[in-house]
Amino acid sequence: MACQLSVSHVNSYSTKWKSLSNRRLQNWGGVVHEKGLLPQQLPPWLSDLTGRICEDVGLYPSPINHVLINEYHPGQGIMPHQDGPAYFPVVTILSLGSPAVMEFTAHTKLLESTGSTSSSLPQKAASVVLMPGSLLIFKDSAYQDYLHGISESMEHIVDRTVVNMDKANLQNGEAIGVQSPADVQGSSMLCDELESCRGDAIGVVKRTGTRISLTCRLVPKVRRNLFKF
Ligand SMILES: O=C(O)CCC(=O)C(=O)O
Ligand SMILES: [Fe+2]
Repeated sequence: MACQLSVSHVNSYSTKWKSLSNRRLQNWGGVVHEKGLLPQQLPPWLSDLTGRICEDVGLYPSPINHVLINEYHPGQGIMPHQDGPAYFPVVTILSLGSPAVMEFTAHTKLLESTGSTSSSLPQKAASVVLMPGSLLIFKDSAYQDYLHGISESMEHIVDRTVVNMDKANLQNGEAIGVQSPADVQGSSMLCDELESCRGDAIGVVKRTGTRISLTCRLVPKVRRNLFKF
């Protein structure tokens, strides 16, 4: 899916940014309560995008009605968390700007139900390199049984848990932002070489620039009136 949306376009809505301690965010689509959404129409530049995502992904029963835009400077992240019960359990995340790694870790309720301890089930079950222009989709068990987060560090390790190594575009063990098929092909050889000398780390994502992500979700229950919750 070709994406025309740019970091500078997102930044032009400067009054929408809310600063948190470890990132900034813009909330579009309305206020999410535990019992539903108090809706606000998405602007056309977002609804055009979410409409295309809905169509291409084919997993949402009705149009995406909520978008969170997160901005991370180098060293910033988002702690491991689960998205709330108000959302339909499919998340699509469009990444722009600098790459980063998202880590999925088993939720304690999964560890308990399988009788696993943290030593028998690896803490980090999977990770995904989030390249600019990529769309990450996760759902069902990945949504319900795992936490997702982005570590607050200046370098993100690329190791065997990365599920999209072919997209990481490693060069000299470093993920770089612009992908070309030739680079990706060359990088897999490099991964093998580096692996033997660096233990678990196959490569690294050096966080040199700002990353912006658009988390697109559906809140199935929409409330027109706060008092009817
Ligand atoms: O920035 C990201 O890729 C993740 C954002 C996220 O997990 C969220 O907004 O719930
Ligand atoms: Fe999340």
